[in-house]
Amino acid sequence: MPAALRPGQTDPAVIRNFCIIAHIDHGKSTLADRMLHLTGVLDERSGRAQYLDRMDIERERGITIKSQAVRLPWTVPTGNAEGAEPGDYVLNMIDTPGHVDFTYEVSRSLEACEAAILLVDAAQGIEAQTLANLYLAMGADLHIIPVLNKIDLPSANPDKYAAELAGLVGCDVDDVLRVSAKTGEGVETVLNEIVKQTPAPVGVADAPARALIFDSVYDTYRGVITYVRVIDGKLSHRDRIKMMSTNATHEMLEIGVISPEQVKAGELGVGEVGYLITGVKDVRQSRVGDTVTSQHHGATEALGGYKHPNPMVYAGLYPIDGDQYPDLREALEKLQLNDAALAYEPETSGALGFGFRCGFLGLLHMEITRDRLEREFGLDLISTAPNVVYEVTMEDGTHHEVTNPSEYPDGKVSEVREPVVRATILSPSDFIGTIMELCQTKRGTLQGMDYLSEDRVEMRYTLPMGEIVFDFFDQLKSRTKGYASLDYERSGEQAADLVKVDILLQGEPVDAFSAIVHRDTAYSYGVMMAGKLKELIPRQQFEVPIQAAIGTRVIARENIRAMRKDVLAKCYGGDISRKRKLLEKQKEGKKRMKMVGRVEVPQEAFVAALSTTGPAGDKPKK
Ligand SMILES: Nc1nc2c(ncn2[C@@H]2O[C@H](COP(=O)(O)OP(=O)(O)OP(=O)(O)O)[C@@H](O)[C@H]2O)c(=O)[nH]1
Repeated sequence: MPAALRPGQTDPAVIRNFCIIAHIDHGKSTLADRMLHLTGVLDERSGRAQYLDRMDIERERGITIKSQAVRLPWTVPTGNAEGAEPGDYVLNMIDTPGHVDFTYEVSRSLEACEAAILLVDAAQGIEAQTLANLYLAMGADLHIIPVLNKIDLPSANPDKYAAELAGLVGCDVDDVLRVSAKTGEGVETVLNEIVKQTPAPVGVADAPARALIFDSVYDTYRGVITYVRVIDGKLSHRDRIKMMSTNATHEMLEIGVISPEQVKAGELGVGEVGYLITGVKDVRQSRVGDTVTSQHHGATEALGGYKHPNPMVYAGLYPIDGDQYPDLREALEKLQLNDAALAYEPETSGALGFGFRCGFLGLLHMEITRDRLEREFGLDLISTAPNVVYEVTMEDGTHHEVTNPSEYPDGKVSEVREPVVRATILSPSDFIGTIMELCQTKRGTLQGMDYLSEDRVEMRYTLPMGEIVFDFFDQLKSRTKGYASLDYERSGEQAADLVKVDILLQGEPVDAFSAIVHRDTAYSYGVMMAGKLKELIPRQQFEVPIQAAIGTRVIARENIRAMRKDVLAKCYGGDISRKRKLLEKQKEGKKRMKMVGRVEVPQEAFVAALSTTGPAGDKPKK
């Protein structure tokens, strides 16, 4: 490697920092892989597919959760067709997550780059996250390089979508590059265009060091690995470093670049992208968005834009087998090492026993966390229906932040405020009517509508976030035969006529089923839950009323009629041992029953009722 390309000695003039942004499944990881091969960083034969998606769960779901950065040496040949300046370059490719829940991570990754490849599937065209990511990239002042992928597909329509993309980015149709990440066609051109179009990083080499943390992951063997982009000055392996949001200082154990494995270096200079291993114990001490400086002669002003990730969606997680509670706690502790956005605290439910109230960035984040708990830690979990955070003001002027419906304050409420999102829906125009109808039933307000081409439309809505966390996405997909895509971002709060609906068994509220819903849908929620529980709870020796109530007012009621379940009914004659066996078995079964007042409810009834209203019946799809 020429000395001028070594980490720490690289001239910023030959550095190009870029990322690839795309809607899910448009081929970002495949293109990244292809670039690793073309630049020789990864051997064609040794490379397993989707090298950058390291976690098993990412591989299985085929999605990228954590971003990674790879250093690619690239030589632009003389006389290249693209007209890029020939020579040796260092390209830093930063892979970003594509899903709405991880928008903050995407925006941090963007800050570390000067250009973004906007990748669009040539058979599908622009989707909601293409737009969302494009707007983020434009907000970060990045140069946009539009690229159509999958041109090898028979169903590809590159001419149509190139025009769409050019219209969106505001460039000439001929400037839209066309590639197949699968076959490799056109990818070399993209690399040369990156060199040609991306501005070289600018920074003050002799200023105190400032580096932006754009990712932070926990590695079982190496501890926390922090990914940074140096803005000014130099970070050296001899430095003690300081995190500027907390002023905490840490020892620097190692510094280096990823190409494609960790390669140690002495230093990282202006514009360079690499990793740090420090004395940090968990990722919460090394937060994405924070600024790293050196302890001595450190910078005094942090880079802007640091945001603390706040959970947006809460749900209770309970082990189905109560004995697994300590295991669940341990598992959550471990996950939090690698996930600064995951919040949890212990919670007890009369119906479900001991568990945790967990806070997530969104539904996908929740689903992934639950999946990992079950898969990596062998836990069987039940989760309560997800809910958002409500601000409740009482008539006596006190404020409550409600993250759990069962904590909804009693007494006279003067106002309830709920979080609102700005949603962008992209769809073929045939479905405008049905989408509007759906958004209306979810209390949405249309903010605007634009045609991207003759038959594709972008609709912008504000919607209460609480309505989105249930089954909105599923309904949108089914109403549009899977063609619509959705993206949303938090956009303040609004006052709303919300009430808490309790579900009571024989007059006893069952905490796990309490929900905060709009007054207009309270009745249907009550009827649905009462009906469902009637199906699920076995008859008892006495009549059991199931009621749904707002405060003391009952809005729906069902009855489970009395019946004694006589397990001996089929045992004629005097075989006492067989009778005993049956009675024993009944006792066993009763152990798994939960008592709600005098009513015995099998745990499975809770599980079944929650899994059809809650997250399990509402799996976020890609
Ligand atoms: N035919 C064809 N298929 C492709 C091409 N590029 C990617 N694919 C396929 O498209 C699917 C999605 O590709 P990924 O690279 O996983 O997409 P991604 O954008 O990284 O997805 P996320 O990580 O979920 O955001 C995979 O099945 C790829 O094999 C291409 O150029 N041609």
